[in-house]
Amino acid sequence: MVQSDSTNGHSARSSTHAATKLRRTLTESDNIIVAPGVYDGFSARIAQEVGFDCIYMTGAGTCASRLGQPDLGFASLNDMRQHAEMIANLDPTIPLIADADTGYGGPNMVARTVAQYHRSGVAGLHIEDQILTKRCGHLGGKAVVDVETFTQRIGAAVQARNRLGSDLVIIARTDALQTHGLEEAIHRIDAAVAAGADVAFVEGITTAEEARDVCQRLAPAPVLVNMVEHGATPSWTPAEAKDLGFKIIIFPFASIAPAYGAIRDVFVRIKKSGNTGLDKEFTPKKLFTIVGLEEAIEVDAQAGGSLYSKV
Ligand SMILES: C[C@](O)(C(=O)O)[C@H](CC(=O)O)C(=O)O
Repeated sequence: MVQSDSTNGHSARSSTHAATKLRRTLTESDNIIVAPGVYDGFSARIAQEVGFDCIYMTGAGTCASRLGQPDLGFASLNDMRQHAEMIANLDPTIPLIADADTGYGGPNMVARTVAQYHRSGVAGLHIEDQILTKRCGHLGGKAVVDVETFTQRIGAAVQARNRLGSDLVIIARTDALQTHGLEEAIHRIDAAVAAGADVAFVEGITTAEEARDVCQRLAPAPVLVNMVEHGATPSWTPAEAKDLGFKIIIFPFASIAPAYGAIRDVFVRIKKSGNTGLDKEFTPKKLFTIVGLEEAIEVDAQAGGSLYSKV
């Protein structure tokens, strides 16, 4: 598989470490894992700059940024895998949890998805029980497959992971809370954990009581909470989420939502006044520094070059 240019040639070795690192943090640490959502290479670099230990590749943000489409199952395995590979390899030491939607088909396709995510350097992925024409978990009118089909998806994912000797963390997500209620959602996650899932993800939890109940009933399985602001779930900080019993918190819209506001403001300004009003400090060099200029200069210099001595 072709690796991203920005790996500098060390991705395959370090990506294995990222999955192992995520797995160890899950089992050996009391801390909650905080993963801001990134939707492209630039937002991923900013998460690295700020110093997160884990990042989350949002499928909704990938659909929006890569395809310009809503989160309705437009993204194929290839779209998602390529995007995940590029992000995971910007800094292969930082575990990337990536959305894998429904797994993109039956057991064989799920197994293929797992193998490709593993080879791409992804540390964890979530697979859900929505029908293939899925939608964002915080929209109304969702539909889910039956529990047997869901369990087969998770079983196929776990078996593929084991065949590869990979540490990839398999997160089982159910969207059944909205359509079938809490008991069915718990039943589905129990079945997924019995099939070997490492982490539980009940999408669209609506109250703190429900959250506590979910975490207690699914224990000892670690539970992920999806902190999509202004969706079905109330907003909790990582400390509050930890107190409710969660082990991983993702913030899928943490980069794409502010990007929208910031980009739109500047576009409107150009339309109205003819200038961008951009911050003077945001020079071309500043942009390239955010996305790895120093690293590129060093690689060239270490190889005996001086291509960038005057940048
Ligand atoms: C977590 C999620 O799968 C994502 O793609 O980031 C989405 C987020 C969203 O669209 O609100 C989901 O919750 O389905």
